[in-house]
Amino acid sequence: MTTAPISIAIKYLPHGEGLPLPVYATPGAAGMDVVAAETLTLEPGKRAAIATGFAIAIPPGYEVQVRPRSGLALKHGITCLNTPGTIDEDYRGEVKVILANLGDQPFEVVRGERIAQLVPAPVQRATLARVDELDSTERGDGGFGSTGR
Ligand SMILES: O=c1ccn([C@H]2C[C@H](O)[C@@H](COP(=O)(O)OP(=O)(O)OP(=O)(O)O)O2)c(=O)[nH]1
Ligand SMILES: [Mg+2]
Repeated sequence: MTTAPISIAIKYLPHGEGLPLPVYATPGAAGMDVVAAETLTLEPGKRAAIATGFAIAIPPGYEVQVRPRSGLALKHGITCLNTPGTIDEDYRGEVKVILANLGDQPFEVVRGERIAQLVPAPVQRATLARVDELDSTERGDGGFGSTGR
């Protein structure tokens, strides 16, 4: 069961004209697939900020996460380097997808092909309360595998 969708304004930039809107591939998809607005070759070990051709205005209290597509990751070693990418609600620039090629073959990014997915999410902000001592817990300062492999 999903909650009611929020409305995100989307504006296409001149180089994005003609591209399809990000779309949910199936009725139950969590992410809207977003396509590249440019064509380029990503060599192994390289990264690039790929144009999407649009900018968005997210309603207050939300962000949009930019996540990789598992098929590109598994078949080609292509991921979003900063996953999940964060689009702030006050950002009005072009949305870009920072792709990295962790595979061993050059990967051609093709205009119009799906490269990532967008997932809107509510933002929980916090205030920080500075203290001299934290409460004690069973875990304490154990981490990074302290409970076993
Ligand atoms: O995958 C991404 C990540 C970020 N952005 C844009 C929207 C976001 O609101 C802005 C800043 O992102 P972030 O806060 O992650 O980067 P930063 O390095 O902290 O930059 P800034 O100093 O501009 O906040 O860059 C994208 O287009 N794609
Ligand atoms: Mg930032």
